[in-house]
Amino acid sequence: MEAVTGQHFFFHDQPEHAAEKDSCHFCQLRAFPIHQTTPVTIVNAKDQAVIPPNFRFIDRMVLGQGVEPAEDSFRSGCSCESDGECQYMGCLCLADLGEEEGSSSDEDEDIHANGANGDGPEAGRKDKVKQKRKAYAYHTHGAKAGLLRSKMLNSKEPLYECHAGCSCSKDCPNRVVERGRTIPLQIFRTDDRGWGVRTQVAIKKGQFVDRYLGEIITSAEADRRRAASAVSKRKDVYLFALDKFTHPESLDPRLKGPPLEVDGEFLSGPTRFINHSCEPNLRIFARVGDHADKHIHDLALFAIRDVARGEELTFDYVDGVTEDGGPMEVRREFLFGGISTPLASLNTTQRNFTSLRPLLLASIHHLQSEQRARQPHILAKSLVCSQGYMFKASVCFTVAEHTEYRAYGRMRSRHVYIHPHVAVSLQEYKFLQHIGASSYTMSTPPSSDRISSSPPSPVALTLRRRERDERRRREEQYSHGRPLPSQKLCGNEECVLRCCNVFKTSRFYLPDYLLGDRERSVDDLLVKDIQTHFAYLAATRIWPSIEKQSDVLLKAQSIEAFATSPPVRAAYLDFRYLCQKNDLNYSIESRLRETLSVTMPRFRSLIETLDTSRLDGDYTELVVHRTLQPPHQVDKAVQTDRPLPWTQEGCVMRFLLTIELWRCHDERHMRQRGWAWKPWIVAELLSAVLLHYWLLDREKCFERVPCRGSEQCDEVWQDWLDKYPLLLGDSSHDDAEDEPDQGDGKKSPDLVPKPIGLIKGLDLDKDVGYVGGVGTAARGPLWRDMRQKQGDDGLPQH
Ligand SMILES: C[S@@+](CC[C@H](N)C(=O)[O-])C[C@H]1O[C@@H](n2cnc3c(N)ncnc32)[C@H](O)[C@@H]1O
Repeated sequence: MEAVTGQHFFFHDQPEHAAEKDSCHFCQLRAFPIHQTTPVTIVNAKDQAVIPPNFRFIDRMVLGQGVEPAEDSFRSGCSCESDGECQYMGCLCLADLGEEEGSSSDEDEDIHANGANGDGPEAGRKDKVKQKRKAYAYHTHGAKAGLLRSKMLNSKEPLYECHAGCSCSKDCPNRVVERGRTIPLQIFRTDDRGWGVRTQVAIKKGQFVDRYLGEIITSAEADRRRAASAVSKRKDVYLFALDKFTHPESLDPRLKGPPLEVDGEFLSGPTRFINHSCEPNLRIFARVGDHADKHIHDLALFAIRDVARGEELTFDYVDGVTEDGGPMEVRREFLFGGISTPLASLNTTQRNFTSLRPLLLASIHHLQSEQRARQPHILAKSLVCSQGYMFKASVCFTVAEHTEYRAYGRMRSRHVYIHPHVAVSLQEYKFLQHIGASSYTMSTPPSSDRISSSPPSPVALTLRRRERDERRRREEQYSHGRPLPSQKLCGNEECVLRCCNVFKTSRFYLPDYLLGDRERSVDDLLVKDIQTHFAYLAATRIWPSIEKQSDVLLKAQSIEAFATSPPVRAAYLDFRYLCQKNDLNYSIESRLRETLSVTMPRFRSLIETLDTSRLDGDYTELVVHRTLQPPHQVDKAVQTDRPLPWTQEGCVMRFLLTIELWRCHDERHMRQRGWAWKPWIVAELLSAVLLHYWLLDREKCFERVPCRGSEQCDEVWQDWLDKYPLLLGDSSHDDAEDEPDQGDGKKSPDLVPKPIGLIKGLDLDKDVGYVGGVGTAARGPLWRDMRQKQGDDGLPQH
């Protein structure tokens, strides 16, 4: 996540960041009233680029020096008696339409449906209306109501609309542009053209998208800016001349020319990021409200064909007009160097790849978001083998690095099927990166995976395989840091209290709901980036003395693994539920912070108590039970316990203790006592985790997924373990040359402690630890082997 985005997410609601908030693009967008219904979001999944800091979002035109709107005495509007009349010739706003433009065409037969058949004055008035010629630019009825008529889509005529000075209401059908954008947009980082804009919903042909906004400046000022701009050719693309009504012989001195220009480079709306295309889906129209303001007319973008959800929006910057009358193609080449490659010039593999990739992407997203049942899903209908025959075997995607990802699919007839579980557990990001890295080929899978020609019985085979897979997965999971089902938070293996069970499988304790991450927050920030950024912030703020970047990253990685682990998610879901059930208002951040500051000292002394009572299992159990169970009041008179409602402090305490017990789970077996962090560090980190979850929740980063069975529960664990697979190998250190070679040419795993001699200034053994149990099992043979190789005998006792 880029620094500015992280700042926005984590800090801009705090009063001390008000000045910074003002220049934050997310906050600027959020401040517009339209954002509630029709948001504009910004995403960058490509690189670290951010919207230029000297750019500011606006939601209306800004008039530059020397640019004046018309004086009130020149203003006028229509005086139509009803909104319906504003469609017809006779409405003052349409008075400037020529004969040709005003005429209705056969596509607009619907207009006469308005006519009345009855008697009386109303019918008479409607008859009068009926005789009028429909002139405005939009469809009136049915599914196309409000869309530009086809005739207009190809026309270069301006759009004349009613406005605030008219007697008609705000619902007048001829106020489409005035009513504003109705389409949520996303500004995104393209592969090769900087930022672009895509639509978040399908757009119909003729639908209004948005206005091009900016500073309206005089022509002299525009020339000055062009000259001042070091890259004046680029400057041109942000400047739009308002020349629709400019004419050297105009009686209006403001329209004689040269025209005013709109500069969208530094102040504008989302449309400023729309790229050029020679085959665009939008067109720009001049739109006039009050006729006295023709010199500062609007630039309104409309769809000229149906646009699918997620499609990039483009318009033709030159729109068929050349200044020098030269051929258009030449000019386009000159502007953009011919960016599109015709499909025909690709070879077959490339063509297949080109069509497969988006389908694959969409399919995996779909499977992940829907958590679909385990039936086969059609992955790509159009994947036809280029050699001309069908594969019966599994489909493999082979990428340049010779990494093979089996899609575990079957190709039947022309369909590739993919097993959703496997699709989900493939690390989508890496997968796509790899696929995107080069081409793919299809090949048969390794022979061991081929189905035997004479299996004993398909049912027996399936059952056996399932059992084997299940066993293998469990074993693997336990060995990678998932707790054993017999482990209870209170330490008593016999304990049956639900609250003492770490989030496990159906046999022991299964939560009704799981807390899943959505892909993106309300602002369209990637939730996985937010998680990573939080871990980095926690590492740098709680351990400011760590200097080496690789140590910070190591620390951040282990914090991220802990903070996103299933038990922490379960604990937060439980916290939320308890607060709601007890009518505790947890929606106010300051209230939560206050509660945390009251609870933290209590929590610290609780950890200290647990630490000293470590050898007294009964006492530990008592303390844990007292904190995790609902509060009670002992009524001595009748010798009973009366349940009390939870307090916010009680809920916070329960959350903190649950995740703390998980953080140091199995410590007795796996760690030395010296591994424990100081209580204040634990309290700081765990409180930060609670605030972090609260913020993610507020920003709609979570979804509550009903848990249908142990399989789903297992998948959640598996996903997490896949994501932090002992944190091996993936060396994100920037000083990788420090990594010791383990003899087999592999780099040392990240979370396996480094040989003491290599660690400068930070005792990773004691400090980083295996937060939340990640990789605890690796402290067995793997850890031991490595330390023994180094001749170090300071091993933790197992
Ligand atoms: C109005 S801006 C569009 C937003 C721009 N992509 C950005 O990142 O700010 C116009 C600039 O975008 C780039 N651009 C727009 N359309 C393009 C295209 N089809 N091919 C290459 N570059 C394009 C050019 O650099 C152009 O100067």
